[in-house]
Amino acid sequence: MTEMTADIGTGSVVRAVDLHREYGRAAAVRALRGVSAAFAPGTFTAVMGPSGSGKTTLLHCLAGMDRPTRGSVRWGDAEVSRLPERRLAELRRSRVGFVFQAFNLMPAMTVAQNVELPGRLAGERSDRGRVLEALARVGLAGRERHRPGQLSGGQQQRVAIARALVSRPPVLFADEPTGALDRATGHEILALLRAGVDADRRTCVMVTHDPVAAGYADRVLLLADGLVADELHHPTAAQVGERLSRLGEGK
Ligand SMILES: Nc1ncnc2c1ncn2[C@@H]1O[C@H](COP(=O)(O)OP(=O)(O)OP(=O)(O)O)[C@@H](O)[C@H]1O
Repeated sequence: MTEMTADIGTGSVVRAVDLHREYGRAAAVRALRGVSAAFAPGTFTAVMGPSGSGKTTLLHCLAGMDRPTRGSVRWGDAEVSRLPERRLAELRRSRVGFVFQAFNLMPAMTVAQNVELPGRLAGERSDRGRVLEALARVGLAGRERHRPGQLSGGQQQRVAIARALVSRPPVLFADEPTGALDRATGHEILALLRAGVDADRRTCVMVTHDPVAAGYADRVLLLADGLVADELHHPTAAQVGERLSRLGEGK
């Protein structure tokens, strides 16, 4: 397999160059083995590949939640992979949002409190107007006093998206955001992510196993064995499925 370099552009909001991430004693697991990729403003990228190919590790390194063993991650002009933890945490708040498959909401808190939580943890004064606006943008106006347990899975994921976007970061990372949802609800979430890219020029990077979900993206990066194995632009679900099965993840 030839190593490919995904579109290293200037003017990108996020850029990774030659990322390596090894885990364990004597670097026993080589999760990333030299990934380079650039993410332009207002684009939606799906990251796909067989289980264990390094998708989540790449997303965590790009989002400043994990540090590469070697290589660099830049957010605009800022080199983030070697920033001190405190500075990185500050920058992460304003530059990136993250959405998880399992929503990761606090069940005892209201919807509004969940959305406010990252800001509070960062010592910021709460801005009720911003919280309500973020909830309205994900279609949850009027739900701010509910608890997560009173909402459907799709609504809970909308709360998580509002929480990720309340600080208005230019980049949203999502790790299998529809993995815990039925297909129809998953499509609503994907349409919401797509709308944020198109209307607000946000950059979205999403890990998914689902070729239909990848059809919402402008580009698909296919990882295999810790490397970018292929890159597809505006592919159909059928094309994505076919490439995946060639990489060993048949659908
Ligand atoms: N904290 C860790 N410690 C040790 N090994 C890890 C750690 N995190 C990931 N790995 C290993 O790194 C490799 C890549 O894992 P990663 O979770 O990035 O893959 P993935 O493509 O997201 O997989 P999946 O589709 O199954 O979620 C795997 O071999 C995994 O076991």
